[in-house]
Amino acid sequence: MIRIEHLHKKYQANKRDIIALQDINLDIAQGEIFGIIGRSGAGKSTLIRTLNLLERPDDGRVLIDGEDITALGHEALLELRQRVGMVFQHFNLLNAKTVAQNIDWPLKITGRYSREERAARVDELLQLVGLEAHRDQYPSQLSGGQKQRVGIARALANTPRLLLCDEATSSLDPETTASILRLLLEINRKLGLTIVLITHEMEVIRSICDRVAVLDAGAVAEHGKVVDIFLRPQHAVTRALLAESHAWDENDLYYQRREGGKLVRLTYAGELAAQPILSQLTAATAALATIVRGTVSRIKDTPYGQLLVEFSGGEHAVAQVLERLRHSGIDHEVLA
Ligand SMILES: Nc1ncnc2c1ncn2[C@@H]1O[C@H](COP(=O)(O)OP(=O)(O)OP(=O)(O)O)[C@@H](O)[C@H]1O
Repeated sequence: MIRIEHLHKKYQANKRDIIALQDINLDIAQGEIFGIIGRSGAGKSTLIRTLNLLERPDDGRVLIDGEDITALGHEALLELRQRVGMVFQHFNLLNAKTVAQNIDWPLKITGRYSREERAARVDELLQLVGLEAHRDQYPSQLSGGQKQRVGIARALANTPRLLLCDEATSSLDPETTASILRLLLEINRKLGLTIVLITHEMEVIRSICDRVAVLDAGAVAEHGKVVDIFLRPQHAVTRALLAESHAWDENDLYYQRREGGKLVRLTYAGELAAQPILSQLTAATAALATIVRGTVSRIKDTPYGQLLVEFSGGEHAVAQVLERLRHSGIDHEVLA
């Protein structure tokens, strides 16, 4: 649905060039939730803003449904912005207008619908985001999560095919973040809407994204399915972002190394996550398994586990376990 080809962008500040994007190439499929993550200054906002040309690239192309949006004229660009909804970190609501009027606004400015049609659409959207009871309130009377629900309803008003979320949950507490992420997932599934979001939180990527691109200094460090990037990160920036998300930090372990013990990281996903893996590995050997650290959770819909285990119990027993591991189909890495 979206093809990003050789995208470059630089800014000028104090007569110096700041490279914001360098040679970005990505494909985003219809109906997926695609996450873009990176540290502050990595180029996330610049990249997402090129997808509706709030930011114009210096070089390269952005194709949406095969159409090169970087070549669009003024009228066509306005029309594009109706097909591409956007949700902002700080909501950007009109404070002098009610919830219903905020949602109605993008419908009104198209001049395309009757008052009745607009009212019906606003009702539908209020219901979708669960704000029927707040329709006549003003933004100042709403919580952050409710404001963002208005922002989402407004972005969906003109039935876009693509929704861009610019740090949509970064101003919200964890519980509200979770409810907004659930809403985005529901919208994605119910309406088949493609969502591109930027975030600096791995947790956002883990809970709703299908694929992710990790940006570092304006370039794509790595990209792929979230399960693959989470369980087998290749780039130092990805590893650091994962460590900071407290999913697993291997530099901080509390355990007493046993004589001859081997510290092994086991990574498995899908059906294997429901298997008694450690019991199966140590059965019929004299090996002992000590869990040093572990996560058993879900990446979107895929269950996974990642365990740091020390196998001990003598050289022979440990060798036997490692041999079994090699034939098990479980990803593993002997760390020490
Ligand atoms: N209008 C601008 N003028 C000059 N430099 C800019 C401008 N906008 C962004 N930059 C610079 O471009 C680089 C990328 O910025 P961008 O905002 O895209 O990063 P980001 O990953 O979204 O960061 P953050 O998470 O802090 O928002 C940074 O070095 C930033 O300082």
